[in-house]
Amino acid sequence: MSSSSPVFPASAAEPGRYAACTVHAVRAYGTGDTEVRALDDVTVGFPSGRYTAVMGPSGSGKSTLLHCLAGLDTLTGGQVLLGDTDLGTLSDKQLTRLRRDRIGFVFQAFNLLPTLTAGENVTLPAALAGTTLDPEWVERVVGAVGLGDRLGHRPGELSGGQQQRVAVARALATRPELILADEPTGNLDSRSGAEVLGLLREAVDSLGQTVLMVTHDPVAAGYADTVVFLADGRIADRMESPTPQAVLDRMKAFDLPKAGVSL
Ligand SMILES: Nc1ncnc2c1ncn2[C@@H]1O[C@H](COP(=O)(O)OP(=O)(O)OP(=O)(O)O)[C@@H](O)[C@H]1O
Repeated sequence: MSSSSPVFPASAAEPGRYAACTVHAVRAYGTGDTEVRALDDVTVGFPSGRYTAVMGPSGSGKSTLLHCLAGLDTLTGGQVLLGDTDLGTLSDKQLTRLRRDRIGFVFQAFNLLPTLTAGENVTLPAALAGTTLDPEWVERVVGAVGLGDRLGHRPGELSGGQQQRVAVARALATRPELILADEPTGNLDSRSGAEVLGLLREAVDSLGQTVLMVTHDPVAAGYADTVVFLADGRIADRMESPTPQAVLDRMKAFDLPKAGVSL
């Protein structure tokens, strides 16, 4: 079911092998008795051109890991590398540029701009980066997430699920090398969710992009090449070629109510 080693052999000495990796990453919140180690010595690599799901009980550090990989949160110790770029060496301005040019985000808060239409929200990152979008790809992305007839609407005129689809289309439109997704199907019905997951799969298979997705859903994790399990801020396990049933069985070893898995 799972490999013998719970930790990837990630190392700063292996540039290029991983789209992103952490090396002995620690993220502590608070001090003294109230200190919480959201990440507690996490060394993990996310190979280029692969789809990895991150799972684990609530509070295990999944979102913190994603935020630190994106440079949206800062480590207390250790390193985060994107390709061979050590995020700890970058200025705020350089971090902003790296996020804009190399990462696509699909987070729970959709972060859409309310005054722009759905279509404008999708193309905004490219406009900001000064890059030209491939119209065929954008059309495919927009069609695949089922937004075709909603492009002229503003986010406030869209349902939560529709807003999430805009966020997914926005993340894919520029074909960034790394897509970070936090519960990308959380607000979608199962059919739309399957479309979004299939689209992320296609981004990996057809375009060689790297997807890293936090999810509580074993079915969603079944789309990934690898599942990494976090528990108490540490890498607890990993699984290659996951099936929803195998993932569910593994999750049963964790605290089910906290893991948000309903049986
Ligand atoms: N800004 C913060 N200040 C203090 N503690 C925090 C902060 N952010 C996260 N934590 C704590 O760090 C731990 C990990 O949180 P995190 O949100 O990464 O978990 P998660 O696995 O994503 O949880 P969930 O599945 O519920 O979203 C938790 O104990 C949380 O309370």
